[in-house]
Amino acid sequence: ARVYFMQISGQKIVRNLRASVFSSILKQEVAFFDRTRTGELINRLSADTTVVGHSITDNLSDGLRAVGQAAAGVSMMFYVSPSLACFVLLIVPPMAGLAIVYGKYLRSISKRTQDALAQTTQLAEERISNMRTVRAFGKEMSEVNKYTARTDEVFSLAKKEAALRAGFFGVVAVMMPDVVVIRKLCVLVFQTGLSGNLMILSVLYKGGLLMASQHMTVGELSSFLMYTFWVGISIAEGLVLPSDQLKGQLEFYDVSFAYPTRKEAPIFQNLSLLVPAGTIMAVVGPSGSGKSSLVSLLLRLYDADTGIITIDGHDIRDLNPYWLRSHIGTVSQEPVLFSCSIRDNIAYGAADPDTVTTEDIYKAAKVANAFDFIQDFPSGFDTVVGEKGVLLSGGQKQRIAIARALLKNPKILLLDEATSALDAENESLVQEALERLMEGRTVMVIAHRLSTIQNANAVAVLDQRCIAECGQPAELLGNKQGLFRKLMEKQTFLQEAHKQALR
Ligand SMILES: Nc1ncnc2c1ncn2[C@@H]1O[C@H](COP(=O)(O)OP(=O)(O)OP(=O)(O)O)[C@@H](O)[C@H]1O
Repeated sequence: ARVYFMQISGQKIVRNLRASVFSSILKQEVAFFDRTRTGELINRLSADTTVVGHSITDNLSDGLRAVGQAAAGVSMMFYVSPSLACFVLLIVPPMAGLAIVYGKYLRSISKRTQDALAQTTQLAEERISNMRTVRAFGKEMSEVNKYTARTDEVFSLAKKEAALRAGFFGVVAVMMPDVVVIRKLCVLVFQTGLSGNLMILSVLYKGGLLMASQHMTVGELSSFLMYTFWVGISIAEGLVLPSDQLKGQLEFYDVSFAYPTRKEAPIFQNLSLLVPAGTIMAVVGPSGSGKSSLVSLLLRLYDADTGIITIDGHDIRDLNPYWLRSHIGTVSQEPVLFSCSIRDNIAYGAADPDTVTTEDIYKAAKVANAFDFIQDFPSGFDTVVGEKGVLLSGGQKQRIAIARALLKNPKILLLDEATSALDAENESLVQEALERLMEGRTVMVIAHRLSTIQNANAVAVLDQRCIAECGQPAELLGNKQGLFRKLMEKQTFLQEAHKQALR
């Protein structure tokens, strides 16, 4: 029963831990992903959680049994001969000292092993996802060698750990078999300590004590752990929720911002911009002027360093980020599709994809001018689009992304218009779908096409870290010395050149 219940509750904790680590990864700000590689995160999710799992199932279970055995044994010893018992127990302090030193070394080796493993996974992940490049350069053998070199590092650390464990257990076995209790608890504390989850660790520690003293059952401890997760999640989500009646007015007020990784190069300085509800604001500006960064700030992928950004007068930092993003739709230059069916990719836009009906999906696809080409595929809406949608053309991907945004039906829409030229037919289909998508919403569009700019209510020209010009398109075009006019002349010229090149 002990083995069974400890295994089950241990696995349950690991499952919850995995879900919690994954949800915490998904909650990180985007700068975190600029710094941390996918492979490392995957490793943290799979390998590190397994380490914690083993600690719980093996060490806690054995440790508790040992605590029970030792307690019973020590009582019996005192019952039989108190003085002899005291004498024998004199060995405990030096053994505990040894256990602490052992734990310290074990912790450092385990940490290095986890890091080396993370690097190994990272290398594999990166090469596998860029297989085309590896193959095109004929680098298979050298990649295998690199991978093997990393696994060798993991192996040599494992050898060190084996020697350390063998040495310690040898001493323990010779000195005092009952110190197994201390050993098991040390391993548990140091290994779970690796996960850095103090909350869980302290619950395990206290819960373990309560279980040992019969004040708590395994079931109670595991439910308690689950409640701990719940409390953590509710604290995180307990941010302000304004009324759902969003109008959609956007305002940037005196905003300054630099990316956390490049603090020395500010992107915006004292930038102010107002987008009234239900209007279309085209954002234009030279490459690198910060058009996409403006969108990232609105989505709270990053926070402004100073100044405020508001939606209907609410500072977006006071709003629940999930709520905020649930009211904002985005269609980017290179829409990202998942390697699942077209149906699932479109349904992804809905708040609850499981409740979306086929009619909803068809309707969105029709409005997005995507229905016909999807129906022409042999598997229709069940066609799997391949990793990142590689099996579709640029225009098709965009129309699916538009259908996805339509299903979300957001009040605010952030568009990043594609710069890459589509063929004439695709271009007009995408353009028409976008115009339908924009109807009745507040839109901020990073505009590259003249037609989009002309249809906008206002144009904001980004330059030199702030809004250099803002006004109606015709009005700005009239100013011969203006930046907008110059940009447009250049852009029209570039578009002409591109068309000629295509011809
Ligand atoms: N994640 C990031 N970390 C650090 N710097 C970044 C990051 N993303 C963008 N930048 C920098 O911020 C500046 C503005 O970039 P942004 O992508 O917002 O410009 P843009 O006007 O949208 O450019 P484009 O028209 O070429 O797409 C650039 O100098 C860019 O190098």
